[in-house]
Amino acid sequence: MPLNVGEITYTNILPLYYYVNRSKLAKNDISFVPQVPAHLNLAMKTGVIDVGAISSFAYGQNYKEYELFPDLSVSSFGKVGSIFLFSKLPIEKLNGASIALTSSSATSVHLLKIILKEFYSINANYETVKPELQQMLKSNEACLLIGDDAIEALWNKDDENLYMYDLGEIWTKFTNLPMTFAVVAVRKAILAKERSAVSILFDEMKESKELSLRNGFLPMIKDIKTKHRGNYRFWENYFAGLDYHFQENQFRGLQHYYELCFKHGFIEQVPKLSFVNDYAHTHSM
Ligand SMILES: C=C(O[C@@H]1C=C(C(=O)O)C=C[C@H]1O)C(=O)O
Repeated sequence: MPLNVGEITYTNILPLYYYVNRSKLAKNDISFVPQVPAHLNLAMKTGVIDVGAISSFAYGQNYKEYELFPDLSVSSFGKVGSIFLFSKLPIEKLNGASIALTSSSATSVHLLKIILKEFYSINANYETVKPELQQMLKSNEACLLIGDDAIEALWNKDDENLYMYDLGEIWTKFTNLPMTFAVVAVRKAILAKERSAVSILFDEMKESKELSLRNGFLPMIKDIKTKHRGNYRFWENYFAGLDYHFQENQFRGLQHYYELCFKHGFIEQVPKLSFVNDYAHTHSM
């Protein structure tokens, strides 16, 4: 049976995918589906994809159906560098304002709602739209962008008077915890049937992360620069602010996020983090 792997089309996830041996995986009938997180979250839920990086919020919604790959995530402690609220007003003044949310995200849109309500006691009106800064700000006081859309907006915004807030920075300021934006999950139903293919994929992703960290992301950045603006220093800085591990302190941050998602009615239960059997101990199946 083929194994369909979701691949988030943002630069932030690249270290987990950049070095996977795609021809080796193709021989094992493993193929990739590149898409934005919101699309992959849904594809995973409906079984169009079987495994891959998804929004950590989506794991919280469907955790009973999924298992996590250990020690892989997209997290940050403080600034994340690509999840921004762009606002015509200071954040404290957003009560009653209308805010446009990117249709590509799940974790960050709920994180924004939590930050505003829980930390600033702000009630706002939200609408979900395509991630285009100028368009979003036409009829809204503020907008949330993530991933490469947020980085592009950072470079292209012509309004110097916009306030900009990094959600990772605000989260850590108020909680002193890291935030985990993406996790790597597999559908339990496929795990039962495709254990060895899933295991091959996990080893490749783990290896990709380790190699990326070992070489300081440099060959990858050279490649990124052919597609995006930004000099070496910009991208080195960006990756230095991201954390690809998923360990005790990330668990605490994510657990707190889930508790607040539950408190605000975004999820029905506070999920347990459940890892693919044995991986956490042996890293093999
Ligand atoms: C760090 C980021 O994390 C992303 C944010 C996500 C979300 O908000 O649902 C999902 C996957 C992550 O890759 C980013 O997009 O900048």
